[in-house]
This record gives sequence, C-alpha cells and structure tokens, in this order.
Amino acid sequence: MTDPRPVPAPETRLPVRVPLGTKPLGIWGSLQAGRRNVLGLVPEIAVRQPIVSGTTGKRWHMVMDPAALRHILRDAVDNYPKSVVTKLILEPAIGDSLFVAEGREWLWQRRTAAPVFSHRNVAALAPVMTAAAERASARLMQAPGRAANLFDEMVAATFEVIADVTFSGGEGFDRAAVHRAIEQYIGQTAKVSILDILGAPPWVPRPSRLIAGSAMRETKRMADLAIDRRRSEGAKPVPDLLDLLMAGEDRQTGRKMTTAELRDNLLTFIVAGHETTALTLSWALYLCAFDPAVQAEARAEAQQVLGDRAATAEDVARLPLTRRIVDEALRLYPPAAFLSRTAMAEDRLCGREVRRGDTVILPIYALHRHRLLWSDPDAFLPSRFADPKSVDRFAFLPFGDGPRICIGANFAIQEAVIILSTLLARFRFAPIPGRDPKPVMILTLRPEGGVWLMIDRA
Ligand code: HEM
Repeated sequence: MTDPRPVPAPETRLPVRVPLGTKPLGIWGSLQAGRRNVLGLVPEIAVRQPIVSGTTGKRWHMVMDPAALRHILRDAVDNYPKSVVTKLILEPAIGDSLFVAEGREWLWQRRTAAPVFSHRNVAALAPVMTAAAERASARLMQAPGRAANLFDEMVAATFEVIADVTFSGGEGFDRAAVHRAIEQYIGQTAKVSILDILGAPPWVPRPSRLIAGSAMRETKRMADLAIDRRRSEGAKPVPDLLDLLMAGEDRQTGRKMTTAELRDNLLTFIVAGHETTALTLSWALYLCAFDPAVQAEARAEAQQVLGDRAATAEDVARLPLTRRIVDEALRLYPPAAFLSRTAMAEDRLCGREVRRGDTVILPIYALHRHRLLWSDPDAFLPSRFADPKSVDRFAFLPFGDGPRICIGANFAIQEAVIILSTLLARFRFAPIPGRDPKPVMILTLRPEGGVWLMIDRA
C-alpha cells in the first residue's frame, strides 16, 4: 500500500490525541459527547488548571493537582469511595468483588488477594507470558510484509495469559465463550454508562445491560463449575491464581473465599487485567511505529538481551528502554483514563468547596498531559522516565494510588515488557499512512478501528 503524501519527520509531529472540549456542554451536549467519547466531557482547560468544577445534573469536580490527588487517593481515602457510577457499571458482571467492594468487605478481600500478586508469585507465572509472546510471534510470522491489526493480536495474547493463569487446567471452561460474554457486556454497558456518569438514578432502564447480562450469567455458571471441579481435584503442580486464591485466607479473621467470591474475583482479574494490558501493548507498538529511531534503539536492546529466544521474568530488569516505552504509552494513553469517586463528607480541594455527594473525577488522561507537570506533554519521549525520581508520584497515575492501587500492576508491567521486547526483537512495525488509530474512551481508552501497522521481519 503506497501513499503519495510525504510523512513529516516525527520530531515535527505528535502522536494521535483526543480533542478535548472547548465549549461548555449542557446536559444533552454532555450526553452526546460522552456517548461518542467519555473524554469529550473533559474541557481543554483541564490540562492547564489544577481543578475544574461544574454542574451537569450533579455537582462535579475534575482534579488534576498532584497534592489534591494524594489527598483523595491516600490521606482522606475513606471520604472518597469509588463512585456509584463505577459500581452500577461493574457490579452485575463482577459482583461485590475486590474492584468494587468498600470498607470491611473490600479490606478482607484485598488482604487475601495481596499475597497472590507478590513479586515471587508473579515471577512464577512468567512462563505463561513467555509462551503467549511466542504464540503471538508465530502468528505474526505468517504475515510478514502485510498489514495487521495489532490491537486484535494483543487482545488475543493477553486473553491467553489471563485465561491460563486463572483457570489453567481449562476444566471444561469454554474460553472463547467467556471472552465473547465479557466483550459483549463491556460493549453494551459502555453505551449506557454515560447515563450513570451524569447521575441518572438506578431505576432509569438500561435495557442493553439486561441483554448482555444473560451471557455473563452463563459465564458465572461455567466458572462455578470449574471452581468446584478444582476443589475436588486439588491444586495444579504450578499453582495458578485460582489455587493461590483458594488457599488464601484473611490472616486476621481466618475467613476464606466461597465459590461465588472466588468466581467474582477471578472474573474481575479477567475483566480488569486483559484488555488494559492489551491496550498498553497496542499503544506502545503504535508509538514505536510512529518513532522509528526509538523503535530501532529498543530492538537493539531486545536483540542484545534476548538473542533468538523470547523474554522471561529474569530479562525484565535488563530491558530498561522497553520498560520506559511501556511507561510512556501508559502516560499518553492510560487505559483507565477517567476514574471517579463520590465525596462522603464536606471538604476543600485546591481551595474549592466540595459538598457531600459531589462527584470527584480524576481525569488521568488530562493529568498525564498537564502543561504545568510535564515538559512537551503531548510528545512521545520515553527518556523522560530515565530517572524515575524526576517524575512526581501523583502526576503519573496509570494504576491509581493509595490502598486501592491496581493489585495487578506488577503482573501487567511484567507481561507488557515480556511481550513487547519479544516482538520488537523479531519484527519491524511501520505506520500505514491515513490509518492512524483514533483514541476513544468508553470504559477504557481504546483505539477505534484498531491499531493497523505494517509488519516485517527484523
Ligand atoms: C496495564 C494494565 C492495567 C491498568 C492500566 C490497570 C489500571 C487500574 C487502575 C487505575 C485501578 C484503580 C481504579 C480506581 O482507583 O478507581 C486498578 C484497580 C484494579 N486492578 Fe488494574 N490495571 C491493569 C492491569 C490489571 C491486571 C493485570 C489485574 C489482575 C490480574 C488487575 C486487577 C485490578 C484489581 C482487582 C483492581 C482493584 C483493586 C482494589 O480496589 O483493591 N489490573 N487497575
């Protein structure tokens, strides 16, 4: 495929962006903008101001100030539980699991699940990631000199990983059906979630969620059967997340998870873990194609460390540039680009009055491109992460922070570095003129239409 238009050098161009709002939106304008792209609700001034407030049906505040974010996520965390919106969207799929639970229900599940994601356990799961990297390269080997949708490829790879580390034995678990049910649920739910963001009460009918719900019910039934079968057959020789979570108990109370609790948490890991990691990888590959010099440097690093083999857990620390590319992809395209909380008590944020019941939005996308916090904020510059101490902890929040920080962050980073370095060592990726991905935030920040790149053997 050729294109006569000259492609400007990367230093004079910027990678794709979401156009932020430039005029105030009323309730219907917000509804329409939010349906197309949740980030359309974020005004452009959010990348220049510490806080932006408004009323769209409900009072809301968007917070981009690192000290205020620290206050919300760490110091006054009990005053800022996850918003009603988050719960309305996710509870039908994943119950009152770790992601949505609050208070004591959350605490005991977090205590029980934390050791499952210890450095040792995550490193022990790396062979599954290495195998997925091998299978992804075998698929791409069949397409040299051709265009491929890397987003689809990365979703396939990360779903294999999460399915293998949750229900490793298969145990009659129909993975393709689970994948379809989750995709359908997210797709259908996203269409109406905007009603929730604007604060419509739960009794307003959201019909598509009911339809998607039936596929989720079947998934839950399959997961329950798989868990019961595992209980009777015993743990695998190399324990997977189900074995680890089944063996876990709250050290303070001795409470262990029931089948329903195990199922909701495993489905949470599948929902929260695979698409987010696939997005990180696809945006990282897009950025490498966008900047061939960075790609060449990362390839040299990967080839020098890996030779012909795929990456393992031990290699991760020896691939610093790959890691920086992953961080820069998470900064420019954070999969969880928009978090929200509900204020439980009166407070002041950046000098502004916050009332009980106000929605407090953490627009991570705007934070990561804030003019006062980053130099050249829209540019792809992995070198900005060369000295991690130079980055303000609360200016970079792809995994959140405080007690509710992503439990799977190390898992995701390890997986992303293993797969990205293996692919960069073996392939060259180039953009296809006129087919740049379009970032659109529905539940996560996705490339609309996929990430299409030309692939050649390295
Ligand atoms: C690049 C990939 C990922 C990104 C960007 C990401 C992002 C996030 C963010 C921002 C939060 C906090 C949400 C909030 O405070 O409202 C979160 C929580 C969570 N994530 Fe991830 N995540 C990723 C991968 C994973 C993986 C691989 C797993 C599991 C295998 C996982 C499981 C969870 C769970 C269970 C929570 C809830 C923790 C709690 O509330 O205690 N995530 N994630």
